[in-house]
Amino acid sequence: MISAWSAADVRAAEEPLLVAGVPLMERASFALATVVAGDLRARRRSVRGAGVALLVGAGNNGGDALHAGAVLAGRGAAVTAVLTSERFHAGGRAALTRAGGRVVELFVAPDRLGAVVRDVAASDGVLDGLVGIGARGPLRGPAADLVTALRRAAGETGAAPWVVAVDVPSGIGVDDGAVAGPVLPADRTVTFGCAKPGLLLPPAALLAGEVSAVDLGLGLEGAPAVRRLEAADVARSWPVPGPADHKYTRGVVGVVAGTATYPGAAVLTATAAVRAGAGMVRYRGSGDVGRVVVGARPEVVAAPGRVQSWVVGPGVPAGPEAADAGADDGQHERGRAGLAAAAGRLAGTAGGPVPAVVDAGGLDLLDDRVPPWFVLTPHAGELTTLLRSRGEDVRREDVDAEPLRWARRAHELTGATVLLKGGVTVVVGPGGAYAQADGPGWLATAGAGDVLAGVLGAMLAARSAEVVEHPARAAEVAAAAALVHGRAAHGTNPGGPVAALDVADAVPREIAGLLSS
Ligand SMILES: NC(=O)C1=CN([C@@H]2O[C@H](COP(=O)(O)OP(=O)(O)OC[C@H]3O[C@@H](n4cnc5c(N)ncnc54)[C@H](OP(=O)(O)O)[C@@H]3O)[C@@H](O)[C@H]2O)[C@@H](O)CC1
Ligand SMILES: Nc1ncnc2c1ncn2[C@@H]1O[C@H](COP(=O)(O)OP(=O)(O)O)[C@@H](O)[C@H]1O
Ligand SMILES: [K+]
Repeated sequence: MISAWSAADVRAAEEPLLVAGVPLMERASFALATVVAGDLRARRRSVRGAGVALLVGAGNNGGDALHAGAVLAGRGAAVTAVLTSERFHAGGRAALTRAGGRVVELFVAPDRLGAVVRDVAASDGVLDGLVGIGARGPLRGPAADLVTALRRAAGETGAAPWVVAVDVPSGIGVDDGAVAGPVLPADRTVTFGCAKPGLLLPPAALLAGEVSAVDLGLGLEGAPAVRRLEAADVARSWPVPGPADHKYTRGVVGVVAGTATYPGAAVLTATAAVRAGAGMVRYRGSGDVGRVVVGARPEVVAAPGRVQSWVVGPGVPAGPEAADAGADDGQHERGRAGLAAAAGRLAGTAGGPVPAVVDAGGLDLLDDRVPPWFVLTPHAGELTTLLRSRGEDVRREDVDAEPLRWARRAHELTGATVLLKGGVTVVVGPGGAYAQADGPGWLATAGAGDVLAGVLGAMLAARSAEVVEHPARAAEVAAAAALVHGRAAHGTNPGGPVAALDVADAVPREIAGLLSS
């Protein structure tokens, strides 16, 4: 698991170490230099003779860059520091000049910006130390001008140098992942002590490149702000069936999905639930669609009975489309019944409440407040509609700009666990926040969300009682489903296009791979 703590938590954890005289910056900058030296060797065989540019801001982040530059200069690199502020880390500057590095004071000669940009763009490696966890707002002043000019130059020439971000790409929202101003996209981020939320959260996460963390021995306490599950975490908690298990202990998934117009969604959802190891999949939607589903997946049972998780809504129309008489094939009524059962409110239902996945048209069927073992799975457009229906003045662009904030708002407003789909999938529930980036861009294809709903339905059914008793676990299960789904997409056709049904079909192999590694 990758755990990210807020800037304030990191500062609080650094404090006692600094008081005790632990040389944190020395450790951080030496580790940074080691990573950069490795990159330079991999890219041009040798550190000696490499041109390295340091972009240096006013604080300790610039200090890290200067000290790392001094180490690299000591190993024979030609290092130039570009100072963007009259304030800079004096010890770092002195170390760099002692080691033979050069310093350009851009802040006293802004007219040199063009020449500086040409030099930086031509270097073998750039260390972005303009600002780190001390950032307040988007980059401003000479730092902003420099990054804007570098981005423009890269756009014009198509050639961009190798960029290593120091702690974080300068100017990202460290705690919320926002990108409100110019940011130099990094090929790699070397982050100190622990990951920061903005390195996991979109849109900033997309500018961080590969993230390597340097352990500084920070005694971070309490819950991290954001987590990312890794394969080993999902494998560790997978409910592998044993000799005493039978189909009902493994979990029955009740599916209300698809319509005569969109029967494919029901097939995809049911197939994915079967493929993800459900003990049984019960199709509980309209009869016409049920026949299509059973035709495609003979394992599916289209009859009433016990259910340990519900999946309601894939391929069921929402909004104005659903208002057309009969357009929903009666699925809304069946979906409402499923959700009432999941909430434990359906008279005569044996077994009490169970988890539910609520997708697409199912999102229209929610009561004002729902239990936290309901996992809503909107994409950004659907989340916007949900929020607006509950009085929030929000646009799709706002959700794209701050997905964590708006997923959290939807959790607060509904009580549900919210999984916001996208290139990075963000999950928020009573158990905290997760950000998963497991799937290739090729996964953005029709029906992929239906597959995710089925996988998640099966995973919740297998842990039905546990999730209802400890709803904080719903977010972790949802994040695990996103991981399995994304990795299955990679496995389907590495490096090329994927089809939704193929992703579902790749799920069993993906799970076996997780469990055997
Ligand atoms: N604590 C430690 O020992 C360790 C810390 N470590 C390192 O220190 C970093 C944190 O250092 P930090 O606290 O000095 O803050 P930092 O991120 O350099 O920025 C603050 C400066 O930037 C400026 N500035 C602010 N916003 C700005 C903007 N939008 N645009 C432009 N400028 C802006 C602001 O200037 P001002 O607003 O005052 O003009 C202020 O002077 C951390 O990320 C890690 O790299 C590691 O070495 C491990 C040990
Ligand atoms: N750029 C991307 N990279 C990786 N995965 C993506 C990307 N865009 C979307 N996805 C994933 O693809 C799926 C799309 O789901 P959704 O939008 O509901 O499509 P549909 O309704 O057609 O099934 C989600 O799991 C989402 O996380
Ligand atoms: K930085």
